Amino acid sequence: MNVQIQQLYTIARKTERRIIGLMSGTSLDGLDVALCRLSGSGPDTTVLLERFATVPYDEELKAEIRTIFAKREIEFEQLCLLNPYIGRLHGQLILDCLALWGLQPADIDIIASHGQTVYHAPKRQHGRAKFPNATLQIGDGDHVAATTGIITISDFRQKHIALGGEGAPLAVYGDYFMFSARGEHRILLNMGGIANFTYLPANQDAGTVFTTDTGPGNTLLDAYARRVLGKPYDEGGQLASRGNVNTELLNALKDNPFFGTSFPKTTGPEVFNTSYVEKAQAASQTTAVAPADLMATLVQFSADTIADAVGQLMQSGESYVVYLSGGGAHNPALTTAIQTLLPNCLFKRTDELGIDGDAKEAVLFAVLANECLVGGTTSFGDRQGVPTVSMGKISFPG
Ligand SMILES: Nc1ncnc2c1ncn2[C@@H]1O[C@H](COP(=O)(O)OP(=O)(O)OP(=O)(O)O)[C@@H](O)[C@H]1O
Ligand SMILES: CC(=O)N[C@H]1[C@@H]2OC[C@@H](O2)[C@@H](O)[C@@H]1O[C@H](C)C(=O)O
Repeated sequence: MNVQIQQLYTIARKTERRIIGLMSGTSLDGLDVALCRLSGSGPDTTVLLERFATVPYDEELKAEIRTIFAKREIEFEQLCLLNPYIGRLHGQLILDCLALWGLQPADIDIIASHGQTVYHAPKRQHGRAKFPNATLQIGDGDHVAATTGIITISDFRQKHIALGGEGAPLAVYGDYFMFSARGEHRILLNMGGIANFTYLPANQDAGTVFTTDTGPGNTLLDAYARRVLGKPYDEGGQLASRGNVNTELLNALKDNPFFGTSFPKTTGPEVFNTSYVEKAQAASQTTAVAPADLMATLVQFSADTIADAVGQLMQSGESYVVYLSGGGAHNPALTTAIQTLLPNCLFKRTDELGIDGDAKEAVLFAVLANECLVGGTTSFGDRQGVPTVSMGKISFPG
């Protein structure tokens, strides 16, 4: 037997595994590195988040990625070069984290690497009948494995698509395994560049667990923070809180078929970008709107579309607890607007469930890698968006 297969087999038979989950999301702020200790699988999974770091991307790297990010037309060579480059870079950033934490690569069983999404194209969005749902993450796992010497599981989204999903949101699996609780209807609301949520019913029925993207989270706020403030984001929602919502622009922003489409659905910065806002401004004759008012309106746009989506699943007479995660949870302008729109929900953070909200998506990939090794059997019923599936591709270091 190939010695690396033997090693994988040994890891799969352990009662507890140390897995590093990686996420680099649509905000391009950096690489989230979550060192987790996992045991069990499926609903019996237990996760201890041992260490967490966000390694910021420098401006040069962000600029390199932006040349191909969420664009219909790109320089193909740049895509080809960035694929191994990001894999090696992520590998090196893990080695840096391990050194900082006083650990060796040999202390880690598996790396779970999401990679960098560069394009997301669900069928509803690309509209080309003969083509399926599609998504592309780069930073190939072979390079992560070879750089670190650690077996790497990566490219989780393709199997989800192969079995009928849109390749996202995958959070539903981790949310159900880690956070489902009898007696409490839970909504796990993650606000990254794009916002999504998982609904976990109080009866813990996997067949009615529910997940969807809702539309923009921070992506438009960040785009205008860069443009207006020259900063990566509107710290603490300060600019937004000085402005007033422009109703004409808000209505124009909401005028998109995505919001009327039934759940589950996914989207990305391919749709929600500065030209989307500029078109809405032109349509509503609000091109002269002041920067603070524009920011306030974009916050309200995210909040309204998030609250509207969450509100659609809530049944009257039932109570729901919303657990916030992702960078948007640090923006009081956004969180206050959402809480105002959902007055009957109790709001908490996933930190209260033992997982740092900034680490949650990276932890998710550690959970998915664990499922790839020892789980993959939990049935979520025969439903769109949550196939029963074991995801990820295995890369050996040598
Ligand atoms: N203090 C803060 N004030 C305002 N916004 C903040 C703050 N901290 C983080 N953010 C927002 O959170 C963003 C990063 O969020 P996160 O890392 O969850 O996104 P992501 O994982 O890249 O996105 P996605 O989940 O869509 O892939 C920042 O770009 C910024 O918009
Ligand atoms: C294609 C892609 O990378 N989608 C991301 C993105 O960021 C948030 C939202 O859009 C979500 O659907 C997804 O990531 C999380 C981790 C998910 O799959 O649950």
